[in-house]
Amino acid sequence: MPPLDEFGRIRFWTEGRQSVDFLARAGVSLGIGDDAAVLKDAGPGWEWLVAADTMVEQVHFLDETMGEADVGYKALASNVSDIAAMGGEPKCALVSVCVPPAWNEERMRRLYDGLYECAERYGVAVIGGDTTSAPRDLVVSVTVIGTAQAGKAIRRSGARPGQAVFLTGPTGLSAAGLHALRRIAAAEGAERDRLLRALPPRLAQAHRRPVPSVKAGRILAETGWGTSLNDVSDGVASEAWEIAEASGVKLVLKEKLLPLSGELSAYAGDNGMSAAELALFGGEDYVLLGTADKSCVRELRERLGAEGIPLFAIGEVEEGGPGVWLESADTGKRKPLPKRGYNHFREGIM
Ligand SMILES: Nc1ncnc2c1ncn2[C@@H]1O[C@H](COP(=O)(O)OP(=O)(O)O)[C@@H](O)[C@H]1O
Ligand SMILES: Cc1ncc(C[n+]2csc(CCOP(=O)(O)OP(=O)(O)O)c2C)c(N)n1
Ligand SMILES: [Mg+2]
Ligand SMILES: [Mg+2]
Ligand SMILES: [Mg+2]
Repeated sequence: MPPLDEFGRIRFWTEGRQSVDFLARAGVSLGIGDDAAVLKDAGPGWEWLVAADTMVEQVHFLDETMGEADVGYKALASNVSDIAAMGGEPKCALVSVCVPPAWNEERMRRLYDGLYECAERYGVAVIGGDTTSAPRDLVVSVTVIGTAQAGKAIRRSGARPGQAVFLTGPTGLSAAGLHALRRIAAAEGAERDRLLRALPPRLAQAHRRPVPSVKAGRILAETGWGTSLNDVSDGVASEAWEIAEASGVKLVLKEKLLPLSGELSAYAGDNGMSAAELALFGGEDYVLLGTADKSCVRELRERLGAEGIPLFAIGEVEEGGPGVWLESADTGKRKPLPKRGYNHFREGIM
């Protein structure tokens, strides 16, 4: 195949990937190919949700930790997750890429394979974006557009004293997966083969193919039971702090109630790490952290359970703060939970 120029590449990555019917169902009147996309009205009783998230090579992924398709999949999934965290339904996405020489059109095509796989899974129409060259590292930036029932989108600011704090899934798996993948990347020869064979598939999967919690978010919003909500991108502690500050309350989390998966505990144990630390500060889990009235928790657990989604009550909201406290599993004593987690302008994650 002769090398493609900018416009040839865009067509190669995107043309014919989504059917006319699919695009029409997602509310697209005009998609890729003009100066702007045209969207149909969201309809009376609906509001638009708009969010953007970016992935940068070296910061969010390395060649060694993620395949090309994984990068595309995760770039869209992390955006879908922000729509889920408002209780909405994702509809359309704009995808902008800054492409360095090492990412030729075939590698980028594989990135789009993953991106379209995620788009199909969550019913997202890809309606445009932007393409530039880049000197060294790949950047993928996605803007996602979704809808929510008018007045029902769940904000970070609705947590009230007396409510329960919950998680819709275990955390820490993605961080453990990243730890394992980085270690494999640094190893050589037989040691590398050994580490690869020992890699727990669920940890690598959690890191490479996160599952945004769209169904859980919609149930929380449509029932009105979710009073505040965040998706876990930077880590449970960091997201809990965001809710505490936006709501002007104190969140008290109980260490012994943290959902720790068997795979996480085993990996942490084998590698001299603390599973609870990974679960609290790890990040990129894309489960939902939120609050609900205690009187709704049982029914909420049943509604989510019917969809195969767990609900873990991990603490409660108290007056005061704003702040986040952790009740120790060993001593039962409370300590302030540091606002630690992933932060782009602070070194490292922990
Ligand atoms: N460069 C920017 N310009 C304007 N708004 C921004 C910028 N970066 C982030 N934001 C906004 O700041 C808020 C917090 O962003 P972020 O922490 O990335 O949210 P999330 O963790 O849910 O992706 C969001 O409302 C986001 O839209
Ligand atoms: C090579 C590599 N180093 C570190 C990480 C860990 N990491 C990078 S960004 C991030 C947090 C989430 O990304 P961010 O851009 O902050 O997303 P947002 O909070 O805006 O959704 C984490 C845990 C990683 N995924 N890959
Ligand atoms: Mg963001
Ligand atoms: Mg978010
Ligand atoms: Mg972040």
